[in-house]
Amino acid sequence: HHQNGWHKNHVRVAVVGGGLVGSMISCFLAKRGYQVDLYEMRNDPRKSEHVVGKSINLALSERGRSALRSLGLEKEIIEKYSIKMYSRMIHDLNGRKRIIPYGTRPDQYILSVSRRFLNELLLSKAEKYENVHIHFDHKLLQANLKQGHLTFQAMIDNDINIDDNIFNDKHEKQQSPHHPKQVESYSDIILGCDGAYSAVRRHMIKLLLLDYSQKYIEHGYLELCIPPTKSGDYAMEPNHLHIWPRGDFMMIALPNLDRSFTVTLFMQFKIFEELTDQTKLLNFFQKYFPDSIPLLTKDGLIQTFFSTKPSPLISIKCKPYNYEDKVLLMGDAAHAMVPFYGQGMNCGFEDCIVLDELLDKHGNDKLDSVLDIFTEKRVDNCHAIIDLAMYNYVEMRDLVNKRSFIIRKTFDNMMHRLFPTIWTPLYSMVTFSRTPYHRCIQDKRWQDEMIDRILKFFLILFGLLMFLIAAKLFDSNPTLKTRPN
Ligand SMILES: Cc1cc2nc3c(=O)[nH]c(=O)nc-3n(C[C@H](O)[C@H](O)[C@H](O)COP(=O)(O)OP(=O)(O)OC[C@H]3O[C@@H](n4cnc5c(N)ncnc54)[C@H](O)[C@@H]3O)c2cc1C
Ligand SMILES: COc1ccc2c(c1)CN(c1nc(C(=O)N(C)c3cc(Cl)c(F)cc3C(=O)O)c(Cl)s1)C2
Repeated sequence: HHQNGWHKNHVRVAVVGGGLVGSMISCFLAKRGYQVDLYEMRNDPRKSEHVVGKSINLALSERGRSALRSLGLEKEIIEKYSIKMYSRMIHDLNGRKRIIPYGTRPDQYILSVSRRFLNELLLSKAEKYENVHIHFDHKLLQANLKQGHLTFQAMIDNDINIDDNIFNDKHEKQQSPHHPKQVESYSDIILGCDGAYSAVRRHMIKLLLLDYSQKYIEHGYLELCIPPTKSGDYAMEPNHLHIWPRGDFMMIALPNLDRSFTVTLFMQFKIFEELTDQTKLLNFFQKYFPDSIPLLTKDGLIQTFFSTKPSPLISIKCKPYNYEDKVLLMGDAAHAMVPFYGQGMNCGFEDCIVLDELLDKHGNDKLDSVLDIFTEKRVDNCHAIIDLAMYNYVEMRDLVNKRSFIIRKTFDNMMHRLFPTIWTPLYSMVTFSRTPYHRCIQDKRWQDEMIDRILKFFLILFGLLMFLIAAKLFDSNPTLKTRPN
């Protein structure tokens, strides 16, 4: 059978997890003619209604854009489905707002994009390929990774569901509606794209010496919404990443296409637990985020705050990302990081480029033999961005408050203007280039060292100067010479 290149690859790939990375990698592999079965435990997001102001957004930057570019999706996202953020807008305690640009060039902006839109766009793109089958409402229960055998709990609705999997009888027996049943599948390669709490990773841990470490941080997050004004306009300047840095906690707001902002409040769980009623909540916001109250509206703030629980934030490192030539972890399943660099999705999308480049280099049908190389190329870089994000979290208290942060940013921008080729501020290497993450950290160390040396040099120079002036004064002032008798 030679229709659209299936003859190239009889290799069947099962992608577990139809989130941002699972839906993206399905597109890349479908393009190469692989037979892809994508299993997603939730129902098809494109079928549920859009709740206004419930949009969760993310910062998309170069690494993620580069992956979308290879799928031909970048242009429409930039032009129609995202908002450019050219700078941070920092809201300090007395309502004053400072702007710190992301870069000196006009093309140095980041994009605010809706997570759900991106996921639906990638699912629709994947679904267009004949060699891709998406199975929603399929939750991975069991996996025999050696055999490539997966067992899903499938919420089958009551019409006859012809499961296209050749290992099953062609027609499911007539089932009562929404009766959970088990569906088996066999594949040659399994991609674990099932997020930070990955079931595929859980099964891998039993199979091989997988180094694994995780860390929950004390902070949780909760999403709030700044609706458009009565006249339907943005309530704040839209082309900025708004930040309310308050030491131990902070708020971040990104703009949405519907002219609302999605606000993320980061705070220790113990502080969330102290805000037990409306008065305490409003007093807290009056004290720490006074300018945000009219924007969030009191009712909206109260309603949202008490109807959602704060979610935890976890950081996960593991190694290797593959099990022989059979299983590969990608995205948060491989490297979950705290969001304080806005790189999680960008990093997961970059995983897809790395895998795609390996198939370019080693051969289209060599997916099974490049899994080891993927781990080699990716682990150090992903561990580096995981560390960078955690470093930012720790620094967050002063990230945009401490004098030294402002001095450092100003100094960085000055050095970047003076020596643009050798001095690129760390966050702009991470955000505006595809410099391997671990090289960004090396450059950061080098830059920190340089700064220390320059500072030491000036301190010594200053000391020397002081000494010379003192000596000069001493010589020219005889009274200083007399010895006390
Ligand atoms: C508050 C916050 C802010 C963030 N901001 C940014 C940002 O600004 N920029 C950025 O780049 N990143 C950001 N991130 C990180 C980003 O959200 C993640 O890195 C990204 O979603 C990872 O994508 P993924 O596909 O690997 O995992 P997920 O998006 O978690 O997708 C996993 C999918 O697998 C499915 N699944 C899970 N278990 C199973 C199972 N057993 N069987 C079948 N399916 C299953 C889930 O339903 C889900 O659809 C942020 C994260 C948080 C929490
Ligand atoms: C939707 O929820 C979220 C939650 C957190 C983030 C994002 C979206 C997007 N984020 C980005 N962070 C950077 C960055 O490099 N740094 C150092 C920053 C880190 C922090 Cl914590 C911050 F507040 C500002 C900057 C900044 O520089 O603007 C970008 Cl560049 S984008 C963090």
